[in-house]
Amino acid sequence: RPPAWLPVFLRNLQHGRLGPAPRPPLIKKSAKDKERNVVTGGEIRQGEMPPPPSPPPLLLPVIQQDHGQGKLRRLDSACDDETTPKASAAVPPDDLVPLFTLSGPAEPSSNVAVAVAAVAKTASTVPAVAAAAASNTSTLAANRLISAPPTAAAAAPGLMAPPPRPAAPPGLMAPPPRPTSSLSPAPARNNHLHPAPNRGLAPPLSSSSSLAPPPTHSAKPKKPSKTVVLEPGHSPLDWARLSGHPSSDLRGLPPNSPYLRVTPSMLKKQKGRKGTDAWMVLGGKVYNVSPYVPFHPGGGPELLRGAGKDGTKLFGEVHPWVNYEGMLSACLVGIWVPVEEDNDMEAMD
Ligand code: HEM
Repeated sequence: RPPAWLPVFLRNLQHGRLGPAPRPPLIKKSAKDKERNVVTGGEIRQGEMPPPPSPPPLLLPVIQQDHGQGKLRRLDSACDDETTPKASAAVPPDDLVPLFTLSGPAEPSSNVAVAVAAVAKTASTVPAVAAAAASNTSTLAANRLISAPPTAAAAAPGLMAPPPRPAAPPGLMAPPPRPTSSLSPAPARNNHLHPAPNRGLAPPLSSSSSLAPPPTHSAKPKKPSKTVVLEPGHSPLDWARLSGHPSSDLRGLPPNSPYLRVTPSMLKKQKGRKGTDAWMVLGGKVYNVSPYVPFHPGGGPELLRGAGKDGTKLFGEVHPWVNYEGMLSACLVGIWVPVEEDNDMEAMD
C-alpha cells in the first residue's frame, strides 16, 4: 500500500512545485586564502555533501583592541598595517620563561600555531610577554593566539603589572590551582633557580610554640582570698552608714576632744588589749580602728596586726587601693608625732 504522502508528492511534482534543492552559494577561495591555507568555504560541487559550516572565528580580543570602532578584524595579513597589538612570530629569547602554551604537540611543519607567551626576567617584575606563533599560522590558530588573556598579548615592558592576587583570608582554603590548559598561563618552570623564601627547615618546636595559651597576667595564679564572713549588720555598707552619720563619734575620746599629737609612747599603749582601743598610724595620722574591727573584711585579727604601731607599710602591702582616709574619717584621733615630746597626750592647739 503506497504511503499517504506519495500522492501529494506526485501532484506537487507534476505541477512543478518541487524543484531541485537550492544550491549553496559558491564561495571561491581567494588567492590569498589559498596561499595561506585559510579555510573560508570552498567550491561546492554538485553531488557532494557541503562541508559543515566552519565555526566563526574567535575574534573577541581583536574587537576589544579595535580602537573602539566595533569592527571585526582578522589578525592576519589583511590587517598587517594596523597598529593593533598582536602576536609576533618571534622566538622568545633564552632568558624568557615560557608562560603560555597551546595544547597538543607542537609541529613546526604543520599549520598548528604554537603560541608562547614569555615573561621577561630582565624587565623588572612587569610581565612582558612575547607571543610566538608559527609563521605558517592559520586564522584559527591566530585566533587561538589572540584569545589568550589580552594582558598577556598586549603587555609590554613599562606597563603596569597586573594587581597581585588577593591573599586568601585566614581560615579559608586557598583557591584551587588554575587549570593548566592550553590557553591559560602555565606555572613558571624555573622555580629551582630561585628557591622560594621561608621554605627552609622548620625550627624545632619550642615550649613557646605549644598549643597552650601564651603566658599572660591572667595566667598568674591568684592568691587565695583571705576575706572572712562578717557578722550580720557588719557589711561594708553598714560601716559606711555608721561612720558617715554626722553624729557618730568613733574616736573613743571624750566628747569634743581636740585632735591629739600622738607620740610613740602614747601609741604603744593603744593596742586594743585590756579594754583599750586600738590605734593605728596610717599616712601620718592616728586612727582608732577598734570600731572597725568587726567590719574589717580581712578579719579582726588581721586588722589588729597593725594596732599600736605604724601600719602604713603593712596596709599598703595588703590593699593599697582601699581608701582608708574616707572610711576612717570618723575614727581620727590625731596626728602622728614620731619623736617623743615632753607632754604625752598633749592636745593640739
Ligand atoms: C594594717 C593592718 C591591716 C591588715 C593586715 C589588713 C589585712 C587585710 C586582709 C588580709 C584582707 C583580705 C584581703 C583579701 O584577701 O581579699 C583585707 C581586706 C580589707 N581590708 Fe584590711 N587590713 C588592715 C587594715 C585595714 C584598714 C585600716 C582598713 C580600713 C580602713 C581595711 C580595710 C579593708 C577592706 C575594705 C578590705 C576588703 C578589700 C577588698 O575586698 O578588696 N583594712 N585586709
